[in-house]
Amino acid sequence: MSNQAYLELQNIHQMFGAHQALKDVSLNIQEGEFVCFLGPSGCGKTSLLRIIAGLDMPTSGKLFQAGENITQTPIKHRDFGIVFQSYALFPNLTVADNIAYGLVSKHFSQSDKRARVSDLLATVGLSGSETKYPAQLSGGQQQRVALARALATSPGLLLLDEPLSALDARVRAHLRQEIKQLQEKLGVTTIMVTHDQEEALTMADKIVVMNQGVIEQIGTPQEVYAHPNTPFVAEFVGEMNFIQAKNSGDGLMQSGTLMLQCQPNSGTNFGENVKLAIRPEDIRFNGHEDDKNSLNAQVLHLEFLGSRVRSLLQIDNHETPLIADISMNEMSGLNLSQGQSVRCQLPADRLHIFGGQA
Ligand SMILES: Nc1ncnc2c1ncn2[C@@H]1O[C@H](COP(=O)(O)OP(=O)(O)OP(=O)(O)O)[C@@H](O)[C@H]1O
Repeated sequence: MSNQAYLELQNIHQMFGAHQALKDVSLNIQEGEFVCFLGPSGCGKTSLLRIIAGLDMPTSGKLFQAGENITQTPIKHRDFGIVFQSYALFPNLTVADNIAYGLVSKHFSQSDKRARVSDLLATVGLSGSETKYPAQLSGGQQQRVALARALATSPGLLLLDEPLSALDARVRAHLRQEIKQLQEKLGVTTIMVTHDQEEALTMADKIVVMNQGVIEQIGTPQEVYAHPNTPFVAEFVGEMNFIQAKNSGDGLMQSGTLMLQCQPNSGTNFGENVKLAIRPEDIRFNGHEDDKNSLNAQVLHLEFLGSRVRSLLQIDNHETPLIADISMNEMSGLNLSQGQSVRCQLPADRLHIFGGQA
C-alpha cells in the first residue's frame, strides 16, 4: 500500500527545545491529491510543511517522495514549488524575472525562458504583465505571480503556506477557486496549510485536521464534516452544539430531564459519560409532541444571516443554549419570534456521540 503513495511521512517527531511540535505524525498522500493541513494556530501544520520542504529536518521520522527517501535531502535537490503567505517576490525584479528566477539553474535558453514565463502568466491569468514590478500589482495578482514562480519548474509537489490569508475576502474567495481549478488542470500533488476551515472544505480532496502536534482525523471534506472522529474536529470544522449526557444503553442518552434516542447500538462503546453533538442546521422545527427527541425550547435570540436565520434556543434548565440555523424558506412558514416557545427536534440520525467525557 505504502509504495503507491507519492508522499509518505513516517512517524515524524519535531522537538523545539522541550516543546514537542509534532508527535508521531504518519501520513500518505497520493499523486495528484489536493491535501489541506487544517488546524488552529500552533497545532504544528507549518512545522510539518517545513519538514516536507526540507526547510527544517525532523527530530525523528522518515519522509519519502516518489519512492525515494528524502529525509536528509537538501532543499536544492528536492522537487517542489512553494508559495508563502506574504508574497515573497523580489521587489526589484520584474514579474518575468521573478518567475524566471527558479529557471536560471535549469539551463533554459533565453527564448525558452521567455516562452515559459509567458505560458505561466497565461496560466495564472496575468498575460502581458512581464515588465511590471510587484509594487504595481494588487495583493491577489502578486500571489498569482508567486504561484507562477512556484510552478515554473513543473515541480512534482506544490506547497502552499496560507497563500490566501493576507488577501481580502472577495479576492480570497476568487483565488481559492482559481487555485483549485489550476491544480485540477495540472494534476500537481498539492499541500496547503490553512487555519480556515471553509478554505479547506472548499478546496481539499483530503483534509488532515491537526491539534497540538497530532493528526486528529484524515478524510474527505464530507467525511470530516459529517463524521467527525473527535469533539475537537466536530467543533473546529463547521459549528457544533454539545450536550453532556449519561449513556443509559440501547442508544438512549439522558441529559437532565431530556431523554434522547440516538441510533440503535450507537452508544455501546462509549462508557457512561458521553458528549452528544448536533450541528445547528440539523435541528428541526415544527415537530410533533410524539416525534422522537422532540422538545420544547424558548427562543432567546434571532439573528438574520442572509440566507438563513440563527436562533438561540433555551432548553429546560440546560446551561448552554443550542444554536439552530433555519433557512429563510423554512423561516417564512414558521413565524418565529424572540421570547416565543417552540417545538423542535434533535433527529436521532443527526446526533453524534463522543465517549469518555468526564
Ligand atoms: N523554530 C521554532 N522554535 C521554537 N518553537 C517553534 C519553532 N517553530 C515552531 N515552534 C512552536 O511549535 C509549535 C507549532 O508551530 P507551527 O508554526 O508549526 O504551528 P502552526 O499550526 O503552523 O501555527 P500558525 O498557524 O500560527 O503558524 C508552536 O507552539 C510554535 O510556537
